[in-house]
Amino acid sequence: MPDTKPMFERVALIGIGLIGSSLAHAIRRQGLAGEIVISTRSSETLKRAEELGLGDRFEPDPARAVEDADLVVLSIPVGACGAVAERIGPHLKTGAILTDAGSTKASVVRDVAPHVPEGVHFIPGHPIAGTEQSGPDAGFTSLFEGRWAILTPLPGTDPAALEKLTAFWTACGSKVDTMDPAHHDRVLAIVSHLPHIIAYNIVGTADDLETVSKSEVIKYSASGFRDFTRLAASDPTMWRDVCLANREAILEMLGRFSEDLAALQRSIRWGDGDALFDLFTRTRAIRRSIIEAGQEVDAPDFGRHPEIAKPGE
Ligand SMILES: NC(=O)c1ccc[n+]([C@@H]2O[C@H](COP(=O)([O-])OP(=O)(O)OC[C@H]3O[C@@H](n4cnc5c(N)ncnc54)[C@H](O)[C@@H]3O)[C@@H](O)[C@H]2O)c1
Ligand SMILES: O=C(O)C(=O)C[C@]1(C(=O)O)C=C[C@@H](O)C=C1
Repeated sequence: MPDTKPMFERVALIGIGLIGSSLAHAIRRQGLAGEIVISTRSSETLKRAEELGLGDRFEPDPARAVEDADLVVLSIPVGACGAVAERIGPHLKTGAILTDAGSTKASVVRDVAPHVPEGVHFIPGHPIAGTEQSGPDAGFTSLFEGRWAILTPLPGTDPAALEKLTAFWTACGSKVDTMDPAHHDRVLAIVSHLPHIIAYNIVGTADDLETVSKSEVIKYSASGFRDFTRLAASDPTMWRDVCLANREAILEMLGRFSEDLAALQRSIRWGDGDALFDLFTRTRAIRRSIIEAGQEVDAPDFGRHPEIAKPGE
């Protein structure tokens, strides 16, 4: 038993997929909770979470799970947040912090805020860390290490609650930034949502070709295409909800993307080597800047190498 008091007496994790289970591992390792209570929609997933020993208590009913919890984290598809908030709202303890891990923020604020009782600190959040895997077996302790967690506090947020949630993500290994929800959604539209949409599309296109067979696509897939297939293997429910929830920003970025793609297409058709070379030089510099900024650029191969899936365990 650690001799210091945990940061939270009771943490309720609602949703125990990749993000929820990674949080459970990180909370355990850092001793951040006296008790971890887990609730999720399907009884099979809840049973699996219990088998994996991810929590101390397992509650099919989210309303019971959040009772007396000091921190409640929703790690569920963004489209489900409103209904779950409605269910748990009346059972949240005064003074509790309610947060989430959703990939979009304006929709979560819109759907969750109306159900948050006075005296509960609702601070939306988003760890910019993940893989294409999902479910309770996919989580690992180091997922958040060295990665950004973005918090999007609402006007009037209690500074002490924000400080505590910041300390929580820091203890999980993250660097923390705060941002306005709408700005978060535009930034993530270009750095995360569009890359996934492009990946889904290119893999779908390859699958639809008449002149190249599916077996040739699989047999000769070079590493560039394989990188796209990793993203395109991400959870369909999660990404359906992201596309629906962040429609405006995604359509704005897709519009820009399509214009730029048309210009690139024209350069290729007209044999404009200088234009191609200039663009490719500019984009190469972006990757170099990411590396210089100390951001991890290559996704670890966790899914295919389970032996490195749970580092430090
Ligand atoms: N996967 C990533 O790379 C990643 C990264 C950062 C944030 N996120 C966000 O975190 C959240 C969780 O993503 P994940 O990757 O852990 O997903 P996941 O599919 O691995 O897990 C989702 C969990 O939510 C539960 N769930 C689904 N619908 C529910 C409902 N209606 N009510 C209650 N529980 C429900 C499932 O049973 C499961 O336990 C999503 O909002 C996602 O946008 C994902
Ligand atoms: O690396 C991946 O596989 C991810 O999809 C992680 C990723 C991302 O786009 O970077 C996906 C969605 C998130 O909300 C945050 C992180």
